Amino acid sequence: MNLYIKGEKVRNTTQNTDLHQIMASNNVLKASEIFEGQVHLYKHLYAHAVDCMSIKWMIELGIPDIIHNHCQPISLPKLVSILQIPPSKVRGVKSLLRYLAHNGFLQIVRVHHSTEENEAFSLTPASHLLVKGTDLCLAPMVEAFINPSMAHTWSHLKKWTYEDDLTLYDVSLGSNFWDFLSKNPAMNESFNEAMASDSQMINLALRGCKWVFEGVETIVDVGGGTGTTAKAICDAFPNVKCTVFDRPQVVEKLSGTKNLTYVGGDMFESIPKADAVLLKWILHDWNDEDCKKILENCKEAISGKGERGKVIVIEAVINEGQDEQGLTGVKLLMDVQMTCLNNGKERTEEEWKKLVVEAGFQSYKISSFTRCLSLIQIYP
Ligand SMILES: C[S@@+](CC[C@H](N)C(=O)[O-])C[C@H]1O[C@@H](n2cnc3c(N)ncnc32)[C@H](O)[C@@H]1O
Repeated sequence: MNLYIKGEKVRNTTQNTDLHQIMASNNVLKASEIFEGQVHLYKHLYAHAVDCMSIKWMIELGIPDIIHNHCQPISLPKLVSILQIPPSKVRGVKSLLRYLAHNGFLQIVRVHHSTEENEAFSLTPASHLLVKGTDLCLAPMVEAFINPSMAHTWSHLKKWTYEDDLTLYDVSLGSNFWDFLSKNPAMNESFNEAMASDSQMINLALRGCKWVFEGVETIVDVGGGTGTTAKAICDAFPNVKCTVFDRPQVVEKLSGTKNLTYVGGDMFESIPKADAVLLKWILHDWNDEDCKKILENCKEAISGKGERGKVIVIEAVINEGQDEQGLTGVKLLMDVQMTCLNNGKERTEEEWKKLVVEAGFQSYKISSFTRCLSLIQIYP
């Protein structure tokens, strides 16, 4: 084996010990550390495409639906026969399924048929969320975010770094994200469906925090999309009147019900009046200056409601010291997304506190909501 350090050939060696000594004498890493580094690098390098695309593939082939409808773990031959996979691709399908199992999207179980024992695949909590037609299906999130124009955006990171105030969306799409959606109806629909699918989780979380809505008679869901969260609130609290307030392009074709109304407008101009304003996944899209403006408009919207008035924010709170590493990883990934794509950010509790105070509010209270998101009540 030829060994090069800083581009110069040092010697031929086949022995790890030689390599180790050479590295040590040049004051660089130990061989074991180098090999570990290579594993780490390749893991992330190959995962770049395969981690996301294998999930997309799984949804496109309807594998979660097939396993769900099979009502028991499914063997590879059975799955191959349902999907009519050509023999030449069976080995590739097996490879993808094994990797999806490695990543927690499938579980490999042993099933017994008379004297035979075979492998079969079952769903995990993560892939249960990809079964279509259920109340909690996140497939639209995958479809919207693994869209070629969205995925392509990240190849502009270097250009973004030197483009002063421009966001990654500005650099790659030629406009901010909301203007891009306004001009691309298909993407607009796909994004709204993705947001709606995420908001279905609200139903589950609302059960644990009914007290938050006690005494609230009217609520406006600012940036409420197509109204999934508002509908969940209306179902859980039939006496609450909800207004979904969003960009005109999002709400113009939607019709309300007895206690649900859609209003189009711009939250930077004014927000309809209510006892409470809800902001779910809104403030992380914006920088502190923009957030202050939105929060000031929220304060105006609840003014005159006395003690009943409040703003309910549903967002992540970065808590590196206390959250377990996997959860922190997701929040940091969301922060990279928000920071680069929109010039927004995910915030720590300190950052939330500063924002709330600077927007003119007196106090706030953070409670747990879903695993990723907290519920922050802000009082004038
Ligand atoms: C990240 S999405 C969140 C949607 C929804 N709250 C949810 O969690 O499912 C942000 C929402 O803000 C809306 N939005 C963006 N700019 C807005 C503006 N200036 N005024 C009102 N809504 C706006 C978008 O149309 C979008 O529906």
